[in-house]
Amino acid sequence: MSSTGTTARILSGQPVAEQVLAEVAEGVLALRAAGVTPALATVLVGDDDASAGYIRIKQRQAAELGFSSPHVHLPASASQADLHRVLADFNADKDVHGVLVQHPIPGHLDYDRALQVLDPDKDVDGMHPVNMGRLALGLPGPLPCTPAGIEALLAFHGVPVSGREVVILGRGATLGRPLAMLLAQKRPTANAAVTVVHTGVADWPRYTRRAEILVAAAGVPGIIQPEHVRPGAVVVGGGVRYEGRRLLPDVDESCAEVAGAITPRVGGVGPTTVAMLFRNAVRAAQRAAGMG
Ligand SMILES: Nc1nc2c(c(=O)[nH]1)N[C@@H](CN(C=O)c1ccc(C(=O)N[C@@H](CCC(=O)O)C(=O)O)cc1)CN2
Repeated sequence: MSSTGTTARILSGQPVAEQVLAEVAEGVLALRAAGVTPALATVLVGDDDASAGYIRIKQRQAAELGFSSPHVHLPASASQADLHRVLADFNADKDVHGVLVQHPIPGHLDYDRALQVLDPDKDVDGMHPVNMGRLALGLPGPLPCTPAGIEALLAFHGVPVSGREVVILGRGATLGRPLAMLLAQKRPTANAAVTVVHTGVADWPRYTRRAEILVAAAGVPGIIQPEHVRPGAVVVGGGVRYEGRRLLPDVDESCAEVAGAITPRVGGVGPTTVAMLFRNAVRAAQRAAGMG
């Protein structure tokens, strides 16, 4: 039960993703009418089953939306130079508009260095340093997918963000840090008072307990328990760890007894992340075609 005596409202990501993908599909139609087939290239390194599965999901979605999706699968023994060569080839290919490297990649490879080889305008994950810089400065560019998905999810469900206290537990480059920049921007769906705290702060619950909107972004399974949540707060589970394809969320399901609204373990932030990937991809194709 929540503080109001009712079960927390469930903030599903599914309808958000459907809405975003419907807009993407319209964009694809317009591009195709202009003779452009948007292309989202994928790169997989190694034989991780879960990663191969996510690539298949993205390729299936790409086909449904009308994208082409060239794919390169490098062996686990590939060198950093091999990976850079693949990315340089995609950079040079004017028919490829977006590129993603599925992570994790094998431990001997450096994901961040590879990302720097990628043309920032083809970076559909929105993780290139140039795109992080654009985000920091409030300039247009591809946004990191999970943060963009969370902003869209809150807006879709009518959760007011402007002027409210958002606390993000976790400061990682894929979620905590970019989300803080995004939600602090001056826009009606953002404009929040944002605090980033991390698990290295001994009394981090002091921060999370005062959040009107709490975003778990720590990647520590079950770290958020009911006693860390302000009664009636909105709780967003963004941080996850994977065991194979099994998703281990940061937020314990019992938090629904305290929260006013909460994202579900399955069908919450995850589907919005994939939708935002395609939004970035269609926008990259539109920009390249002079239709952006
Ligand atoms: N280059 C990238 N690599 C990875 C990303 C990414 O965004 N870009 N994210 C994850 C994997 N991933 C997409 O690639 C991804 C994983 C899971 C989901 C999802 O929607 N999960 C379901 C839960 C499924 C379950 O537990 O039953 C959900 O949240 O509802 C979407 C995308 C790592 N690599």
